[in-house]
Amino acid sequence: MGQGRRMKKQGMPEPLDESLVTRKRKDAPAAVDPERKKRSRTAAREAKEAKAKAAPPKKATVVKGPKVNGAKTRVNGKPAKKFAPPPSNDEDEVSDSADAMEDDLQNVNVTGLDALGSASEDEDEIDDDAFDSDVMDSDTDVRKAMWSDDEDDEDIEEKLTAANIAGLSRKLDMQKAIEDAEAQAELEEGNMQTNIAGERPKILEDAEDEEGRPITNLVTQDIQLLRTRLNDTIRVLDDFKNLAEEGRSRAEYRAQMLKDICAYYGYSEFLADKLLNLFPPREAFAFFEANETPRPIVIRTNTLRTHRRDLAQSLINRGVQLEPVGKWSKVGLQIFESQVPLGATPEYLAGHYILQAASSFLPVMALAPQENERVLDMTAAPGGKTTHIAALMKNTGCIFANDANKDRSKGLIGNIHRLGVRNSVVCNYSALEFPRVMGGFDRVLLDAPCSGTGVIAKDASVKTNKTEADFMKLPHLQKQLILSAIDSVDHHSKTGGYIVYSTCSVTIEENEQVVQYALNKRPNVKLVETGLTFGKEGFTNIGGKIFHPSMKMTRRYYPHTYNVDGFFVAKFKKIAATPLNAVGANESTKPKSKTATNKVVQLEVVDNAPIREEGDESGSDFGDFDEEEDQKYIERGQAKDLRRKGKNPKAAPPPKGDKAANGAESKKVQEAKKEVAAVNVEEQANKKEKKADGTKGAKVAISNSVSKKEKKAGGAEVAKPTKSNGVNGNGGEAKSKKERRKSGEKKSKA
Ligand SMILES: C[S@@+](CC[C@H](N)C(=O)[O-])C[C@H]1O[C@@H](n2cnc3c(N)ncnc32)[C@H](O)[C@@H]1O
Repeated sequence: MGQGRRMKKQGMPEPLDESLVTRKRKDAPAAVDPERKKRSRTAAREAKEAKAKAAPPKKATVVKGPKVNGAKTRVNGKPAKKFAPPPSNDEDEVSDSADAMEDDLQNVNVTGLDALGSASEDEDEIDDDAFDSDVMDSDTDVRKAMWSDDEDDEDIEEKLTAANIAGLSRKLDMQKAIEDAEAQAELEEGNMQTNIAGERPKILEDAEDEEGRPITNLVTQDIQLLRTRLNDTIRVLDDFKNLAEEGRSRAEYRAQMLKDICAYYGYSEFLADKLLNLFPPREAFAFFEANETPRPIVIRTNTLRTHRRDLAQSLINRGVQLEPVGKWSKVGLQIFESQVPLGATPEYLAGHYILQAASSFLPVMALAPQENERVLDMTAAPGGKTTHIAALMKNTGCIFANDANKDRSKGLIGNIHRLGVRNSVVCNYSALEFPRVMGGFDRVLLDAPCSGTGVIAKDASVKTNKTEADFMKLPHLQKQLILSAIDSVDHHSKTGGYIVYSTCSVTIEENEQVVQYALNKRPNVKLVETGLTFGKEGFTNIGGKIFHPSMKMTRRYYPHTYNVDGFFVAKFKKIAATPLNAVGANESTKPKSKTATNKVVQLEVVDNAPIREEGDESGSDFGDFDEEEDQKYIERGQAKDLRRKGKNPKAAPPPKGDKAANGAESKKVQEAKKEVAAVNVEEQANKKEKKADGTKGAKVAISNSVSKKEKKAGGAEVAKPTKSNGVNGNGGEAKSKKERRKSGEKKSKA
């Protein structure tokens, strides 16, 4: 099967196709034009007949050369070992007769196949690929490339049976013919109805339809006219200078387009406007159009239980037509047709695969969990990504699979068991409670709850049920969650220190804005490359909003560009501990009220530090005691104190770092001040003692007792207190706190 004959793959970029935007809306009753249908079918038949004439029938039946006729096939010079029984679509069935074709076409479920077809394929390509034996060889190469390097090419060649390939091929032929015919009919129709090319289309000004009704009041029954006007409006917006009516602004055309999109596709004006703003007009049209057709069915091979090639073979034997999802995934299989319910095959029940949208693979691929790591999946149910993570970790290390929804968590547990995941702990907290519940993870995945604007093809209710309030509440939650995710990661992790944020939404509010918020509130993280081989760059500048240039490293996925669900993926690297007083740091660690699971949050202090081996001195975000760092703060505090008291005006002022960092010090500085105060009290006491008994008091490291050398250096250096002076460098005490408190008391009494 040549490239040109292959159904539209998921993943890699393809150019925006005009026929995508001219394809008729399938479910609009008014759009069903019997005359057009007839034309389509005739055109399809003609196309097929022309193709049949162009190639000898015998060749056409040996569609797949090396891959079909197993007994005669040689793969890489070796005879093929094993093939499945020949398919039902034998020579007779792949008949070129026009009648048979017409029957086939009538039986084809256009809606189901729609998403699978590549509207960009052209007829020449089909002919060449299908009937030229040279191209068959190149096709073999293509196919080899499709099955990724984890698999033995020869085996794969053998295992891609005739049943699968011939069936696929026939389906693709029909689908292609239908689409071409539809596109042609659409074009003809458009030409008849639309203003003649080159003329300025009359869109905005009191236009009337044939019955004299003003076109601006078109209702859904006028679906064809709506579509025509949409096409015209886009044409004008594409070439405004030449096609716009005089005195009309772009805004007027855009407003008309918005109205028509709402009427044609059934969106609320609010959401249509939001989505329209994401793209240039023509691309927006393609996006709305792509939302009208389902994405291909995809399964993910569970590599904890099987290999993709073995799974493919088993399913092919059951009459499933499939193909690897694309070069970018080693585990995905795209299903074209199945004789059996995919959620009930023995392979499914044995946990050899999970039904999972292709774009859902992406966040986990970006997370790239390593063996033996500790990973947190903050919002895990129903577990598509958790089980993928487990497979990549080969069931080693530990995954904490959390979800706030108890019912959904049951599905998560079910999937974990079915897929044989043994390295996971399921928990049921609000993710906002992390890292209070637990922290110090090597990697955290936050596949955030979202509006679902990327999956409208799956859930059309999104078109109307999302309000302005949703686009305030959801981003607010997402922002809180992302801070929790960041704070739950151990920046000292030797293998990780990464956070992946993803949504199945395409709005700016839920994606770039959330990421920007995280960058603003957590200067201790930075965006890094996702490692994903395709995807559009995140926006750095859109609708007057400017984001950090590194936002380019985030990735956006759309149904109309990659034939996958709309998705967003961002990957962060945590480079330092979260400052203690950073926004949200306290909220995410402090209990607020009752948790989502109705557990009363306990108020005791929780040590979130990751469990460490003894002798492991590396710090954590959660209260590790860093002697060296603290000493600096103590010294700064002491110096400040001395200046304040006028004892040493030259004492070095504390450095002016960023606000957050200075804020972070404040607690420790306060402690340091207390220490200094205690030392001062002691000093007073010593002086008194000195006077009293005439003996030398202990040397206290304050300005009036520093050495000459220290004075020369500006007095900033404060000698490290020694045991002899009653204070050690760590804040540890030779003279006990109790004693100091006593002397403090003495002072206050005095
Ligand atoms: C997009 S879905 C996750 C899908 C999942 N990652 C997968 O691949 O199967 C979002 C999940 O977030 C959960 N959720 C919503 N709010 C939450 C919160 N505050 N804490 C934890 N989970 C939450 C929902 O119950 C839902 O299961």
